[in-house]
Amino acid sequence: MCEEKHWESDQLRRYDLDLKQIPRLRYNDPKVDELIGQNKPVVITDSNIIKTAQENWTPEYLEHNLGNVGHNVFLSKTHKFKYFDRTKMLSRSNPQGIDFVPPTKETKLKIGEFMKKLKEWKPGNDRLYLQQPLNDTVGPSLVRDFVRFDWEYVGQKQNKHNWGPLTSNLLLISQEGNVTPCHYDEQQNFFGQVYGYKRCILFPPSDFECLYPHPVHHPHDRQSMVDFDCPDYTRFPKFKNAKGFETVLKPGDVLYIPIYWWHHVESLMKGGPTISVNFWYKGGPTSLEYPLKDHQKIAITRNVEKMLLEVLQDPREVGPLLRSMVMGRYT
Ligand SMILES: CC1(C)c2ccccc2-c2ccc(C[C@@H](CC(=O)O)C(=O)C(=O)O)cc21
Ligand SMILES: [Zn+2]
Repeated sequence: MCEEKHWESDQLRRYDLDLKQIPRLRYNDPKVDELIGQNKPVVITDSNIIKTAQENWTPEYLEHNLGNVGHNVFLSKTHKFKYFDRTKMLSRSNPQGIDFVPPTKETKLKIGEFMKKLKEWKPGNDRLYLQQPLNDTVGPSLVRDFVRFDWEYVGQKQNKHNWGPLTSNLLLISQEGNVTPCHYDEQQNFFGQVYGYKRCILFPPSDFECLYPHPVHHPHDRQSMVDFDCPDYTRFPKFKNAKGFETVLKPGDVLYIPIYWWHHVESLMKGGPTISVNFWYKGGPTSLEYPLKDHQKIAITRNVEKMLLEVLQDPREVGPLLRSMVMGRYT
């Protein structure tokens, strides 16, 4: 049946990318397991995974049930919320870390204050993004909804595909139009869309060469250096070869974001605040079977960069040594 659409294409930001659609499959379709088994993204529809949240969690409900403690709220001067690792800012052996200008600030706000700032927001104000691990600090009714997620379904997937343990569930409340720029995580992710609409653009780990991640020791480790709003094709010529996949998630959808897959996430413009909850799992044990999978090569390149920094100490020597190692010999 044709699903009624609650959004228009002018609510999506425009990028110079040709994108295919991520498949949308019903939760009980055997092809879901096929794709997860191949570490490929899939939107799982009509499941009960986050049903209790989808039924109850509106901004007003969260305002009354999130508890009265301060929550982590990120502030940005732009629509982008580029993650950075604070621990990589301080190390003296990291000059890039010392003159690094953090693109976002972090503060603590009570949910009421956060919602008030959202309502009163005007262009020129900082944008806001609330991110809160779901734990016992949230109110009892949220805990009740949370324990009623379909844990049997996600547990069955976790076991069948040999994922590691669940590490966290993040509750995310985003202002309309916010963007989490393209990055990868080293965890398997069931990304649940609870309220509002989110557009997700994903790229396979094999697009590593087209997305130019920051050096591993840089605070923006795991994030792409390419600014999707204004790509620098001189510095990043292969970006035009990136082969992405996209989907617009509606309430109740759960997107499987495979470990090491790049993802850019945006809350639709003029779509109001969005609420999501993710499930992060450690990757399973990966035996070195040949040919190596793409994500295993990424893990290996990360180890090489860490080892070289370890021995060279100064990150400015890592590039020149790698270049001298391969230029004219492996190129
Ligand atoms: C941008 C923000 C709030 C942030 C700031 C500072 C440190 C961490 C994070 C962080 C981590 C995860 C997300 C959720 C999601 C992206 C999205 O839904 O926007 C995503 O990438 C994932 O589920 O893997 C969002 C954030
Ligand atoms: Zn992520």
